[in-house]
Amino acid sequence: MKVGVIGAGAVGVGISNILLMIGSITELALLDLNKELAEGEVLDFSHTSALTFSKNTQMKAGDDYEIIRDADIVVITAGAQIKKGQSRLDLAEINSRIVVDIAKKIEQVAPDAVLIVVTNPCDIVSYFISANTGFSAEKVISSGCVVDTARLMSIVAGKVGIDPKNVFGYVLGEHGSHCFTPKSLISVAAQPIDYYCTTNGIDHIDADELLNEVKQAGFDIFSRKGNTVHGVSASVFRVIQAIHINERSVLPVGTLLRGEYGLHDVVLSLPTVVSQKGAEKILIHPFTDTELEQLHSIASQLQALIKDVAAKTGLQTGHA
Ligand SMILES: NC(=O)c1ccc[n+]([C@@H]2O[C@H](COP(=O)([O-])OP(=O)(O)OC[C@H]3O[C@@H](n4cnc5c(N)ncnc54)[C@H](O)[C@@H]3O)[C@@H](O)[C@H]2O)c1
Repeated sequence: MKVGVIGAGAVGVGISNILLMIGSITELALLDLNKELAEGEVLDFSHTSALTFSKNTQMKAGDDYEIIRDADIVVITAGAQIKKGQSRLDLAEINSRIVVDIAKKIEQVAPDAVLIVVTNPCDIVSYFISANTGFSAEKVISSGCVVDTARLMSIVAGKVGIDPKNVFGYVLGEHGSHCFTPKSLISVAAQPIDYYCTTNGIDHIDADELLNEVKQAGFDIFSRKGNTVHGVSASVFRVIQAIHINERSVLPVGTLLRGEYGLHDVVLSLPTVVSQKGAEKILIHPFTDTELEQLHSIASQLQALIKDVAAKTGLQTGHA
């Protein structure tokens, strides 16, 4: 398995680190506009190869797309971070242009790769990749709400005093602010959350407050250190493993909707089967009417943003 990582900044290096420390890939290629940065990171990583836990993954670095030739997976983390005074539309415009350009270059050397898009706003950027390149819908995966879901599981775990790995739930919709969490899906050790709280003498959890805490978690990290790295890196590693091992894991990644829940032409995170093929299938869940309304409202907001970005950038919209 060869993995390419585009962007040797904080997130690209965070993902590379996990891949090298606990992954089992054969080859890692780290590409950045700043060639020296990518080379320096790989040189630094190369000194882990003498240590017993290392798998001796072959490493390449540079600014030439040849290094990612025939990659099975390419993770895109390159692009700008949101700056003070910048609107969501500004960032969407800048990063959609950058990332579509990158995806076209990837297509030249690794047309069969599965792309995992981390650059924000990841769902909008993923949309423009699939509308402007030949990568099929299942091969363009936004890291979407995997990290938001991991935050939800840790927060609930903290409230009930149980291992986060025994907590289940989903954050769905768009990564960031336009998301929702169906309370009916939150459970602790397979027990519905309200039942668990009642039987264990714990106050019930309010789903709206919980979602606000999940959203706030990202801001709390960003306001202290100026970026978020570890949660998203672990989330992307989780998606890479699902593809690498052909796990058919159900993960809340973002993918292009093609009629699911009556929605088309928008990238949203929904429970999705992730396998060697990429985002193989979106599962259809019996959402309540209110949850379906939330999903449709989020889709409309994203479609409006897509229209604005397309008008400013000239990027194509629509899918065959
Ligand atoms: N989806 C998520 O959950 C999530 C979480 C954290 C960060 N992010 C996003 O990931 C992106 C990267 O974050 P970061 O903290 O690593 O930023 P960073 O500034 O540390 O790194 C970005 C890197 O991209 C490189 N780059 C820029 N344009 C490039 C291009 N055209 N080709 C190749 N390399 C290029 C830069 O040289 C830089 O090294 C941002 O858009 C950020 O918002 C997303």
